[in-house]
Amino acid sequence: MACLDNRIVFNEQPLLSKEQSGQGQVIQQSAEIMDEPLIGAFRCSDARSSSTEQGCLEEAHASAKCSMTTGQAHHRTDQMTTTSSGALPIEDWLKAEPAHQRREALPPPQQPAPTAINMWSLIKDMVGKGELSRVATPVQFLEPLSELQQRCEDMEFSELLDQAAAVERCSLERLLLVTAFAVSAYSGVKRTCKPFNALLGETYELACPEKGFRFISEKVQHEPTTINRVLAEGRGWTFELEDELHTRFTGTAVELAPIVLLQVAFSDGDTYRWGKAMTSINNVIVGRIHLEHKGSWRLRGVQSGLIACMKFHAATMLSSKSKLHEVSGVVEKDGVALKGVKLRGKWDRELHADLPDGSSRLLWRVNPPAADPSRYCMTPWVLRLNDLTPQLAGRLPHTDTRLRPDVRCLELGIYDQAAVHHKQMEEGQAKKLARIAKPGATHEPRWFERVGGCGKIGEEYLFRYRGGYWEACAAGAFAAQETQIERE
Ligand SMILES: CC(C)CCC[C@@H](C)[C@H]1CC[C@H]2[C@@H]3CC=C4C[C@@H](O)CC[C@]4(C)[C@H]3CC[C@]12C
Repeated sequence: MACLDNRIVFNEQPLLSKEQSGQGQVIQQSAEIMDEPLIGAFRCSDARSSSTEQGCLEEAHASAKCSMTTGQAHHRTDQMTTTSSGALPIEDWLKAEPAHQRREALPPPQQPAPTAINMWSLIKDMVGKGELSRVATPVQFLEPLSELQQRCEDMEFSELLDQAAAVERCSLERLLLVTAFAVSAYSGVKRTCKPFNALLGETYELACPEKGFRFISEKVQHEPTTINRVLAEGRGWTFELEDELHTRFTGTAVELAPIVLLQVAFSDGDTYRWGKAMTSINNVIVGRIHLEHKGSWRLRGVQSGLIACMKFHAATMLSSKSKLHEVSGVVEKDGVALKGVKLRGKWDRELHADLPDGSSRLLWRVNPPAADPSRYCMTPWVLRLNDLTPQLAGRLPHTDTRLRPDVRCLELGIYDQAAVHHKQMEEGQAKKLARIAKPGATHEPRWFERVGGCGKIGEEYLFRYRGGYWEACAAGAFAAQETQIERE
């Protein structure tokens, strides 16, 4: 096995200078975002250093090696076909991308869990800031995932979009299936740890050939507000998300008001757009933390004019337990509700549709939980998000969340190192932010480009995919960056 496949490199300097990157624009641009360390200043190659990082990385290597012995195919970039324009359409990509092995549990922690600290110490920082993703958080409150990976949780039920792509354009059925997909996005997050704040320029990809889609995301803006951008492509559909998360502390709860633009566009030219409900994190100071989504939101078929008007019901003091997490909805066209069509269910469990002919149909149901939810309560889907297989380690860009040492150490239960790395990375980030705040300096996201001017999410997307990520990946461009640093 070539050692490249086992190597994990955390950038500490520009991986490629512009002059060095005679390999096309793709690499040239990735060099630009790396002029400030995004990811903590250490590097680990096959050479075993005596540093403490070694432990965590060896563990990653060990898990990487064991999945290698299963004889899985490598990333077969040579078999990928690209069109004359150099683009790698999803269908071609799916043919060449090997399936990834899934793990069933997180590795056992290497250190005893740190003692809990007071939640108030966290909240008081948040009160003035208005954005949860700006608060420096001690690792005790964190789970080993970044915000970007948390966005990818929404893709668990991507089959609903495949089903929707297969039915008639602008039909009621398609609207219902997309609505079920939108509701399913709420089901996963019942955990009450905070994901790591994404760093400016951080990316996260998920290649999911088994389910037939690929996902890429990037934190694209820090000022005036924090914005994450997502693009997922499947067979016959693309899903996009751009979000800003505003927070408010009410005294007992933290309320999240996401400004989110979500869209699914089918290849037959039919698009759907929606926003998100409020989320309130209750009992943050005393009692048991629990999440509640509440309020109304609409999912609009742009071409069909059909609108699903959904409502998450907030539990009141009087409401019975059976009403907890309830969601209901109707479908409207031109302001008039369609007769006999109703949506009902629970956001953490299932969604049914009552249809005009009197029948009822189950649109979506949650997957069973993991066999052992003891560490961070992750579901099988969520468990895979931070998994670093050898194929991945050899080909990911150095900006990918999976290569963050703080997240990795937390996952391995090396809590003291996680804290040290986390602090370093936050300091690195603060430096970078100070630098780009200077007049004339800006940050250009790598995979998305700014198309809107005001810096706030509105009716249209502020950022648009530049293209080229999967093509660069297939051409081995990210692996080439690692080779480069190794030679220095
Ligand atoms: C209160 C603070 C200190 C700790 C809370 C930690 C947990 C409960 C918070 C931190 C980040 C939060 C997530 C941030 C963003 C979203 C997107 C939104 O559309 C649905 C809720 C969801 C998925 C939140 C669920 C609750 C969440 C996971």
